[in-house]
Amino acid sequence: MMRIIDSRPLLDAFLGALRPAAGRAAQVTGAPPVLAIVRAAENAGSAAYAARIRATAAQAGITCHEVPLDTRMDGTALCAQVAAVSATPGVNGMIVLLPLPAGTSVPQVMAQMDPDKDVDCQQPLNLGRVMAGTPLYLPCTATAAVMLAQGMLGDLAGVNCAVIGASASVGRPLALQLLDRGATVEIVHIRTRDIADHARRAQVIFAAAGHAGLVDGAWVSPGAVLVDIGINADPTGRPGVVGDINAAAVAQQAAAITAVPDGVGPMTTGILLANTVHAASRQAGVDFTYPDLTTLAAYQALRL
Ligand SMILES: Nc1nc(=O)c2c([nH]1)NC[C@@H]1CN(c3ccc(C(=O)N[C@@H](CCC(=O)O)C(=O)O)cc3)C=[N+]21
Repeated sequence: MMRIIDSRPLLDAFLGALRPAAGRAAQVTGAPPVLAIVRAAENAGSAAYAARIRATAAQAGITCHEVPLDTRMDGTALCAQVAAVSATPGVNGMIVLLPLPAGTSVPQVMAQMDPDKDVDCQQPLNLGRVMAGTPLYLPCTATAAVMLAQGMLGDLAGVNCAVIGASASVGRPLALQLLDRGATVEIVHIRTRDIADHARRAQVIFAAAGHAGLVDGAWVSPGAVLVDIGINADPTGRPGVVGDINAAAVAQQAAAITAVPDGVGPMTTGILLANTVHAASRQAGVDFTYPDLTTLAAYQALRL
């Protein structure tokens, strides 16, 4: 029987462990940590994420400011907006949600952020720190995916992992985070010949292609662990989001799969909020360490 992993109990425990740290920063600055959200295009995934962040921030003792959505901005206007939000006193951390409007340069927009406020880890200096194996802020989605895989398997050293998707925001930082934990990583992508053949050789498949139901039964070997990172609009038009893995089609082979919703998504929000507390603490000169997952019962309960 394939186990379906629901991360919500882990998120609750994680935020509970984070809250005292948010309180310590607030004690020094006189206000809770502030996270600013910038969104410049309509998109199911980014709308879902903005809603999740808004709904979760208070639980961690964080104030959330959403910059009003303006879909008419060109690259120049968006760069100016991002720079202005970054320069706003009192904003400790910020996230610029993807996708950006067609024709705007993602690296150029992300470069407008002060690296100390880039809690989504997209600014070039922060991406470079991830590349070097010395991240300042944890790349949110990648770290969430690795945490769930590590919770299920314990240790990723020497484990064969396939990362499906090579984006700068997820696939690449994910591959590096896995490498840092000693995994053997293959990145497969839209130009890969016979993706199914590569995927079948993996003990853990991380699906981050942004394509609803892409991974089916023929891609999965018996006992494989599946981490579904996709957040897609339901192609049948039903409300809500669906992942990159066709869960019904893999149920006979896989040992476990992370749920969509309620899998990687909630923990992604948790890491973003933890990075925000980290940012506020740094800026206030207060010590900060990320909550230790291994002590949490909800983390231990993930183990297969
Ligand atoms: N700069 C940037 N960084 C991102 O990390 C980023 C982004 N842009 N653009 C959009 C995607 C998408 N994304 C989600 C994360 C969590 C949920 C989430 O928690 N979803 C709930 C369900 C929400 C619902 O059902 O509406 C869940 O999975 O349980 C959703 C979407 C982050 N993204």
